[in-house]
Amino acid sequence: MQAGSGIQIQGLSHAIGPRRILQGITLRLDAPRIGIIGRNGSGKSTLARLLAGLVAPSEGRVLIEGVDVCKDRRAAIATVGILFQNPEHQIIFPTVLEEICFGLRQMGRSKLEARDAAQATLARFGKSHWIDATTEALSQGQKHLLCMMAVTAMQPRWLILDEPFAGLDIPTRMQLTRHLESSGANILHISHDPRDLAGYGHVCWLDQGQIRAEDGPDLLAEFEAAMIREGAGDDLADLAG
Ligand SMILES: Nc1ncnc2c1ncn2[C@@H]1O[C@H](COP(=O)(O)OP(=O)(O)OP(=O)(O)O)[C@@H](O)[C@H]1O
Repeated sequence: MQAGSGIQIQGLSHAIGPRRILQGITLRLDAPRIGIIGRNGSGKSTLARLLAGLVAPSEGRVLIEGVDVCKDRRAAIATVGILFQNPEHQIIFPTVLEEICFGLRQMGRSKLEARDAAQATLARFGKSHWIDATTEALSQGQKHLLCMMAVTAMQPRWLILDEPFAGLDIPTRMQLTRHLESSGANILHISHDPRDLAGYGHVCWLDQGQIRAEDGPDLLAEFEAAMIREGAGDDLADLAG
């Protein structure tokens, strides 16, 4: 891996108040498909937000393609995009066009350039007729697609997926996955479900805010077996200490 390429996570720790959520994570990741697997409450969403630079870490830093995603926001939004589990957390504008234009404007594009890029994106997804649709009227699957269009319009090198397909039906998942595959971005996919990460080139296991294992060939099977063992007991995942 070349210096400055891929994702470098250096001594990353994060606390919210007295609560330690992530601790001492150091990883160098540079594969087109990277999976982070972990059970509920292990810190996955917190890690996703730190990787996208949306939250400043308590300690350490994240460099993506050499960009410190927390410190250099203008470069970060052109380098990394994020898709959340719940599209309602992402969509802020009343119309599809405004929603897609927002990130492009943040990148410094003029109004006209942003509109052209939004139209091109809608056309690429076969959704030109959505341009003036109100976001409120979209179904859950359609809202996910809008988020994907808004993020891919910015052509980021990396996409962080925080379980964006949870709760979607099989055809919608398949269609959205195909769109992602053809976006040209490298993907870092965070999930509790090993099936989401089947075939991924590099997998890390996040456990109670720390990396428990990385990249073993049978890591997903190992994780699943451990989850079945834990599920046989009565302890639910508890709040972080
Ligand atoms: N704002 C917050 N204040 C206090 N604790 C928080 C906050 N956000 C997250 N936590 C705690 O941090 C831990 C990790 O949360 P996080 O949402 O990152 O986990 P997760 O792996 O994404 O969980 P899930 O799979 O259930 O969505 C949990 O114990 C949670 O209670």
